[in-house]
Amino acid sequence: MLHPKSTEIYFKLNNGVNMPALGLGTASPREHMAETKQAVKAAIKAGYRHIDTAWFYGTEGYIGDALKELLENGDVKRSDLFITSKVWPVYWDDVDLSLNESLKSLGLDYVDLYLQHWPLCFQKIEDSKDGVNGLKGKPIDKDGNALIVEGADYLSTYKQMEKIYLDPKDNRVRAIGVSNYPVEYLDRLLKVCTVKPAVNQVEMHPHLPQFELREFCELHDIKLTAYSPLGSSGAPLLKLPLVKELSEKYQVTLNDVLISYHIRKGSFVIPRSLNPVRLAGCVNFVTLTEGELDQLDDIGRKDSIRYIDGSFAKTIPGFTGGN
Ligand SMILES: NC(=O)C1=CN([C@@H]2O[C@H](COP(=O)(O)OP(=O)(O)OC[C@H]3O[C@@H](n4cnc5c(N)ncnc54)[C@H](OP(=O)(O)O)[C@@H]3O)[C@@H](O)[C@H]2O)C=CC1
Ligand SMILES: O=C1O[C@H](CO)[C@@H](O)[C@@H]1O
Repeated sequence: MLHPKSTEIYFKLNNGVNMPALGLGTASPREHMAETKQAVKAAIKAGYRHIDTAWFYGTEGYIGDALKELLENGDVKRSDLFITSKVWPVYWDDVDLSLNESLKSLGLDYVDLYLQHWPLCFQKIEDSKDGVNGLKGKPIDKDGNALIVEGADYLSTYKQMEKIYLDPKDNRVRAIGVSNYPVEYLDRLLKVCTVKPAVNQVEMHPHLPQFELREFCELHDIKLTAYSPLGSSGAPLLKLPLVKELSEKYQVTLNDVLISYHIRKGSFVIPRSLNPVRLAGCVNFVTLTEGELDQLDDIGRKDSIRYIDGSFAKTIPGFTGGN
């Protein structure tokens, strides 16, 4: 069966920038971070043009190494690539510094999309052993509660991003957005922002279809990007019987079904894999029917599961578990 390529589908952001629907996730496990370089090269070879990363992942240097080789060899042009990075909550008050660190590691002079990673303001706790650039990435107390800076406002991070985006002399970001913003937080942001976020990157998959957030974002012309589309490490969602049934019907991989589910709904999707065979095996797009999308959504209607960070993010409404 011949299928269109997911790698060739683009959606336009609310500022007119075109963004590839399928991107490579790069939150690689610490012990495998160095493999991110070959994964990026394999992904580009397989047709991907969009790479999702973040200061927090510690993989920007490896991505930078891969991009350097690809660009120098003429395998791809910078203008054909779409690179997303994010500012982590320990740098809630210094977006400029975080962005510069990311650009330096990536070896780039701009990113295509820059996101506020979480609407949180973390305390800066030194951790030279396990930290990211010497800072504890997820500062929590003994009960697992995030160590938040008293009185700090997560909107101040977005305001710094706006300033960078709006400065005509500053070309470091082509679009800005947010991540892990529930409806209440977006609503608050929209009341005060000058630049509407182009994207909200959130966990989304058949066990977490994000109905309310999708409706709100569609209404306000904010695109959703689905993270952890396979259910994160171990890829548990590949075991869903309906996903198997659809992969057999359309003669595509299980990954293709879970990826097409988002693209078919008009969302970006950023699955991760360090395996070149798997990377090449998830670029076929299938036009799932409305009925099939609804059946997949039904999984989350009946049994809502959140795989990522419910614990440290429990101060944010909607992050207390699967909903
Ligand atoms: N904004 C945010 O707060 C967040 C953003 N993200 C972004 O989203 C990306 C994707 O989410 P992530 O949580 O990483 O996980 P995914 O849901 O993409 O799942 C990744 C896991 O699936 C495995 N996998 C892929 N294909 C198969 C297969 N066919 N069979 C078996 N295992 C498979 C991969 O292993 P292998 O490498 O061996 O193929 C990897 O362990 C991240 O990498 C990051 O870029 C993620 C979390 C939070
Ligand atoms: O983006 C992210 O990736 C990590 C690990 O999945 C998560 O904590 C963070 O939000």
